[in-house]
Amino acid sequence: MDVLTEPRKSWYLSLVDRTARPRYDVFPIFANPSAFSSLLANINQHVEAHDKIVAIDAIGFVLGGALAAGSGKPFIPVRKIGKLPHPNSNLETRTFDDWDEKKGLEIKRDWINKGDRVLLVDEWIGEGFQIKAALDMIETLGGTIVGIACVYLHPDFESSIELAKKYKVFAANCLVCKYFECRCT
Ligand SMILES: O=P(O)(O)OC[C@H]1O[C@H](OP(=O)(O)OP(=O)(O)O)[C@H](O)[C@@H]1O
Ligand SMILES: Nc1ncnc2[nH]cnc12
Repeated sequence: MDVLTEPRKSWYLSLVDRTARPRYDVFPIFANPSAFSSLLANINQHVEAHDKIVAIDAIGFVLGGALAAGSGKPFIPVRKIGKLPHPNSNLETRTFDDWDEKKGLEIKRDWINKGDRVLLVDEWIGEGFQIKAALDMIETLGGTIVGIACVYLHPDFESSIELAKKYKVFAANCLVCKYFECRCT
């Protein structure tokens, strides 16, 4: 099954440019107002009540920013390491190996309060390195993840199944319906 073109999946996935290298290009969805608004509507239809939207640098900001502006919820960034203009003592940081590359993400500690209900957003979840780093930081700071929203959750990785078992995941490619009750349209 090709999750990007299979007809019962969200129609706008067919706009993803799969000829792009080294990564597929999801920007055609954002460039098409009808596609982008359908994606946002699908996410809003499926997520539980939340207090904050946390999104991952960089393309996750496009999706998370639009969701936050539409819902009136605070937008909180998880930035690539070294980019937040605050002293290290105010930052929660996670580093990880993304294949042969060392990477890191950071969030400002006082942006998450104990008990905050958080919707975590990124545009793409592959091996899950970045989303797991963000989840760990948010939960360490006392936030509760009420949902994860993305355009694409890789269907073949064990980490995707683990995520979908533990959290309510909205993925436009509807991976979860292969294993669980479908939460997508
Ligand atoms: O699940 P993973 O294997 O961790 O990969 C997914 C991540 O990779 C990309 O981020 P990246 O920082 O590479 O690119 P960007 O700056 O273009 O968003 C993408 O935006 C996800 O955040
Ligand atoms: N846009 C993308 N296409 C393919 N693999 C990816 N991994 C992270 N982002 C990706």
